[in-house]
Amino acid sequence: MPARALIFDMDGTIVDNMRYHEAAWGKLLAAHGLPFDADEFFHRTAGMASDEILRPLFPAAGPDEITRLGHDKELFYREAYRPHVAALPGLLTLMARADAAGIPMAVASAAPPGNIEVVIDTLGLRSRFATIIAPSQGFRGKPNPDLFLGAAERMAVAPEDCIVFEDAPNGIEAARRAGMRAVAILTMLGADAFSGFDNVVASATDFTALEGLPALRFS
Ligand SMILES: O=P(O)(O)OC[C@H]1O[C@@H](O)[C@H](O)[C@@H](O)[C@@H]1O
Repeated sequence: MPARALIFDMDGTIVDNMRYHEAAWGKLLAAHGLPFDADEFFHRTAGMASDEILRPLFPAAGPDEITRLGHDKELFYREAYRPHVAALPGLLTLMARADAAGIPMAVASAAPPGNIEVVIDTLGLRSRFATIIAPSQGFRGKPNPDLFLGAAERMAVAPEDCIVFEDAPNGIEAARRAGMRAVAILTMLGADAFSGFDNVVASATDFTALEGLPALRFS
């Protein structure tokens, strides 16, 4: 069944930037004398909001300290990634096809507003999305389904009519809990990392390989 709405994760999906996030997390944790295993960290935390990631790592920290630590990490990340922003191959072609067919599109990202600006505004894409939804608007991060359900509701499309594009297991799980089909974008992990999810309809390293996918044949 062709999708009636597209929901894009941002980090690792619209752009291939998760290595910059991992490096920033590594720098923050090293500065506080905490151990860091990049692969384990990505599997466990990618798609969660920064405060959700930080609270268990700094159990003695109060809310202000958690906010400050999050700011530090995002400053490291943005300084390193800003010169490299580039859309994943095939994204703009898929978005043009969706536009032509009247298919609404949303971004559902765990990122804070400053990070969304760096990616979405640098690419000039903000006006192309029906909505951009994030934890700063009061939603829980992934694997909770809140961001995806909120995006579908704002687009007035049923969850089963949405296709989610995601690079992280927590995001695919969030789509599953939302009752949505998902395409795994393999910027960080291989296809085998997503073999256990029954909502994954395809996987690809970028959007160019998804042209013939039945769910994306809009007309
Ligand atoms: O939901 P998205 O767009 O993939 O964003 C997830 C990322 O958002 C970032 O803000 C966090 O620091 C990352 O660790 C997290 O994985």
